[in-house]
Amino acid sequence: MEPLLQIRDIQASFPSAEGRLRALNGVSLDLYQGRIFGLIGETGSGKSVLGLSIPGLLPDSAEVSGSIRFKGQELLKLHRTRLRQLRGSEIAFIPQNPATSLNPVLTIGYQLKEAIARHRSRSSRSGKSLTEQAAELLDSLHMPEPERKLRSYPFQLSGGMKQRVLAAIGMCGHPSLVIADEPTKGLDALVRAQTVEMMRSVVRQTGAAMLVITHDLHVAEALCDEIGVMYGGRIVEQGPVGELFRQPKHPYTQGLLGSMPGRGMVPIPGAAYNPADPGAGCAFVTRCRHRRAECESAVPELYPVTDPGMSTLAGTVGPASADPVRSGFEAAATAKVRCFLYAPDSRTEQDLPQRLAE
Ligand SMILES: Nc1ncnc2c1ncn2[C@@H]1O[C@H](COP(=O)(O)OP(=O)(O)OP(=O)(O)O)[C@@H](O)[C@H]1O
Ligand code: NI
Repeated sequence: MEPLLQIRDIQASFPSAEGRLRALNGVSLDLYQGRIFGLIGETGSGKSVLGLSIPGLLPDSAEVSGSIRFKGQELLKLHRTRLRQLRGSEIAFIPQNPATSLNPVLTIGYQLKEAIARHRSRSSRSGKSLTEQAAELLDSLHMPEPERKLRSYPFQLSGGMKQRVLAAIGMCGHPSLVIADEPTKGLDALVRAQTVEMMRSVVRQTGAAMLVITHDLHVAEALCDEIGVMYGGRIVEQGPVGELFRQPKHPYTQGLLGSMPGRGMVPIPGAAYNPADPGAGCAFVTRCRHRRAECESAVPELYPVTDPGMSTLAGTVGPASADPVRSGFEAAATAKVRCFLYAPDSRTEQDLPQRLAE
């Protein structure tokens, strides 16, 4: 399958009093239609900058290089006007804070109908009124009493409902790519679960590709097909969701998952990545228990982990995913890890599994 979006070696930096802040240090990523890709990682790892770079929403001060190809178009070279058109139609960006993204003085119905009207091809085809279409859209996102909600103002809606309104606005243009930054932030457990369900149904109904940025590892596990773990402006591990959560391979991923409630809640010791001083080697080197001399001076590649012996490292092995779509995808994708422990010449070392499980 051809990827819908191909990101290659994206670098992004910002000017600051301390010199350039290196937010992204070479990220490559493929997104496929009908698939949800999750980005996880500590604060400051570059998740939002990556998400914003795709629809061209980084501030002008940002210096961005690399390539972002969407349906054959190079987005980094696209004219502003064309990018804005794409954002309103084929690429939907659901921002971090739904509360501030809706206009407080306009009704939900007004804002949703305005979005539908902007995509006239849809309204002229169906012959339905804008109000009917708006209610249908909310209904398809499992919004209770959709007609009544159209007459409400944003403050009258819960966080989860506002999230659904924003998703509905984003879906008006029939996007083939949806980017959501922290879609469950500040939501209680029930609304969080509803949001996960809503987002999965958006992907099922539209066949869109989705990029989800989240701090909530449980949401990532429940929602995504594939996961990229970011640290220091790079993806340090990438793989099918089940495998990644069952058998985290990168020392950073193991630390990150170990900080989850239910998995020990042990924070990773040491200071997080400093974008003003990225260093010459692996960004995690100062915090890593497995560091070697070479980790200080060179950045490891993303090594595919294909040796079956390599997938029985630390972590308990659970049953394979019961979802046939997911397990099919898992079988197709391979985990990749940016760590010298996984370099081909390290794989011959007999003691590796033991060293990692220490
Ligand atoms: N507009 C900006 N100007 C200057 N620096 C920025 C800007 N946006 C992001 N950065 C810096 O880039 C780095 C990556 O930030 P980013 O917001 O992508 O992190 P994140 O992984 O999304 O973190 P969080 O989980 O807290 O949202 C940080 O060091 C941040 O301070
Ligand atoms: Ni962020």
